[in-house]
Amino acid sequence: MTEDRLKVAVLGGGSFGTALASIAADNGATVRQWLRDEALVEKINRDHRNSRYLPDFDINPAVVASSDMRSVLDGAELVFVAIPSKAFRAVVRQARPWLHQRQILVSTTKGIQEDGFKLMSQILEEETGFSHIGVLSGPNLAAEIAEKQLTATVIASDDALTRARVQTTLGCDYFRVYASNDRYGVELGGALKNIYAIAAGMAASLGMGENTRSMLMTRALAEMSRFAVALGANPMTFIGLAGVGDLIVTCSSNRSRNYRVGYAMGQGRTLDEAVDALGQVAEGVNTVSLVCAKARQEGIYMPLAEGLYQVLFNNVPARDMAKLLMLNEQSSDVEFTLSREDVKHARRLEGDS
Ligand SMILES: NC(=O)C1=CN([C@@H]2O[C@H](COP(=O)(O)OP(=O)(O)OC[C@H]3O[C@@H](n4cnc5c(N)ncnc54)[C@H](OP(=O)(O)O)[C@@H]3O)[C@@H](O)[C@H]2O)C=CC1
Ligand SMILES: O=C(CO)COP(=O)(O)O
Repeated sequence: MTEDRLKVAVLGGGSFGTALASIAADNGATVRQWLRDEALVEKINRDHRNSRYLPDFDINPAVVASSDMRSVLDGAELVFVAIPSKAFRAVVRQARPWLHQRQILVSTTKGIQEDGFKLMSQILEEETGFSHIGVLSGPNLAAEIAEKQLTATVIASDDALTRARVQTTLGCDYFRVYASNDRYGVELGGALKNIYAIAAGMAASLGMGENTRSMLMTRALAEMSRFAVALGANPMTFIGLAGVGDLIVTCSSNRSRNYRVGYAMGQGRTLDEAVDALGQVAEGVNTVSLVCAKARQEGIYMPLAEGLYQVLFNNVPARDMAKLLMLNEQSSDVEFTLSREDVKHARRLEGDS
């Protein structure tokens, strides 16, 4: 019986990796989880709890943790990589000797590598050359998944087998897996929304109201999709779970680590203090620098990201930056129906009349 079970490997012992490992085990897969922390490995295998990242959550006892990469990957047909972006490539390289091209490799990481502006699935592709590669992304706070709150996610891949296998492995009565073939757009959506979650946390702690939050999220969506489309993504992806869906949850919840960094800074903490107090990765801090640099290079208008960058790295007070943003030229609501150029042109005509 056990011989027929799908073998799943999860690389990473953080909150999301742990939640996914447990779902796959609930669905009957044989699941092994790799983490480097030996003490935590022992605790997971003994207590079926991840005391560091998800302390209140009972992990399915069938999940076996290990710090031995080889044994975790041995025979695995589906591999989820849930490692922060800064360490992602190094861990994939460590895994490479035990990966083979029939395997399905799926990134769950919402970040960007500085060198070459690479997304995580591009790193999977570069390091392995495999064809079954996908990205899992969506409004997926790990703590809520652990509580079995009704949740939906997206598996994005141009490979139909990857999409179908992930839907079967993770789909259950509280976790729905929708499919997309816009891997780049889905992955970019997950990385970009972290920027605006920091800004939303800041706005909340500065006492800004619901109108402000709504403006921030909607203009963030315009900015994210403008950036992604300029880089080749499909704009329609941003009306889906991995675009507006993830933006809503991460900009609304103090369970989001990015939101919490912004909230702490709005309360007067420095960036370093906010990140240290979090003790986990907030990918948006790194992403905002990379995205602003790329936007400047490509000539993409990103006032919110640029404003946040000034607050995080150039000591501009958040409240002053918000006021400055309100003084920007008023432009188009939905650029896919009325272009920014048309609005500018109309203003020139008005000036001439
Ligand atoms: N948490 C969430 O709600 C969600 C997270 N994600 C994304 O998934 C990714 C992973 O998330 P999550 O599980 O929450 O991450 P966590 O920050 O909770 O954990 C990261 C894991 O990666 C390990 N790790 C970090 N650096 C290294 C390294 N150099 N070598 C080996 N292992 C390393 C950590 O090990 P150690 O403890 O030893 O440092 C830990 O096991 C994130 O980048 C995030 O964007 C996506 C959806 C939801
Ligand atoms: O991506 C997430 C929810 O979808 C998690 O966000 P944080 O990394 O900000 O915790």
